[in-house]
Amino acid sequence: MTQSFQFSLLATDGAARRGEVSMPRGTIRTPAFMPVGTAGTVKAMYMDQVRDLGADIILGNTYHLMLRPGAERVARLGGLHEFARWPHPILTDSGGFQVMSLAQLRKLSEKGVTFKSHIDGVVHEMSPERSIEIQGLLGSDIQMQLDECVALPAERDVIERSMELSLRWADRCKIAFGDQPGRAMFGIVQGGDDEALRVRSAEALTGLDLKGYAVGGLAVGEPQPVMLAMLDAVCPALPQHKPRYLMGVGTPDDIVKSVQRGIDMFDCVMPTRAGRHGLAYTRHGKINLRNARHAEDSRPLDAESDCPAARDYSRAYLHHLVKAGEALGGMLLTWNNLSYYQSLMQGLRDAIEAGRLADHAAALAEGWARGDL
Ligand SMILES: O=c1[nH]cnc2cc3nc(NCCN4CCOCC4)[nH]c3cc12
Repeated sequence: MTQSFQFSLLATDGAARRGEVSMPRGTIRTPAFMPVGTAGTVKAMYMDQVRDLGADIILGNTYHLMLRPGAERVARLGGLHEFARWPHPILTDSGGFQVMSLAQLRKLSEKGVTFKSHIDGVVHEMSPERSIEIQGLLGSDIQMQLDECVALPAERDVIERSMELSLRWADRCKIAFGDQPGRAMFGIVQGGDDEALRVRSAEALTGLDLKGYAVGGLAVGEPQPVMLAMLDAVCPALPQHKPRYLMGVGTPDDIVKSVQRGIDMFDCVMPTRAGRHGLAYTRHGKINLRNARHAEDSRPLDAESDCPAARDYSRAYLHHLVKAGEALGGMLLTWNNLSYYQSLMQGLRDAIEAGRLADHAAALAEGWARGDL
């Protein structure tokens, strides 16, 4: 068990990387998908199930946890790992993105962000320093800098000023983070859809010599080719021997294409949120169990899956649960979806090790396109 934070590059296939992040609480096999555990729970799942599916790390949302139950309270109760009974690594985002997408009456300045809680209307001020303090109180293993995710489309000078603010905040977060052995603080590359600004952001953050680098400001509605073009610009500008984390991504297709461009870590609410809304991710593509065509289909989602939710329940039963609004519907589909996402990641890790990622990606896309026979 290591007391430090180490990223090892084990294999490459083109720009894709197979690696490992070793931390005191465990090792993260990359490429990795991080299930989103917003308020200290991966919705509709037991933590043991999340672990059994192969997740090495989960994500916690600073914004939600600081508002309820409160960072100091979580610290008094032993920290988020103890509180939520997840002893493995946890990455927390900084809260800035949720403030701008969830909070009421928010104001952003050089100092930080001020906002009213969407829960009880209480006004909160979050500076880069306070965000890092909160993430430390939660006991987070990988802490994210406070940043600004500029909404696209935007004028170049707006994107540039926003990117430069995030760089100044990265510096303040690095100072606030200090020296926390075994933990890491990641910077976040911004720059909107402008390749030159993206490269400037990546190079400036590299100069801070951080433990890892996230790519933010994407998966905010831009077309996939725009997102991929930004990765083509950013990844070569980031250090080879540090992990790269693409925030908020994505669909299975997004993940495969981003791994091929050099991304190591992902998080997305898609598999869990979609599961609660009746949508199943499978190797034959997406299946919407709300659709009446499943009402008498006795087949399981995937008879060859080793996940009971995919293998042991008929689509007719899942359709019934979803239509009836039964809790078990969301539970089974979330279980299926996270199982599919983790098996997708395992397949990518194996393919990179074997040097056959291009063929594996083509086979995956063919399965999704063939659809559900
Ligand atoms: O720049 C960012 N900084 C800090 N956190 C982020 C989180 C982010 N999450 C997304 N996209 C999430 C897209 N989801 C896809 C599924 O449906 C809900 C939205 N983009 C993101 C950008 C940032």
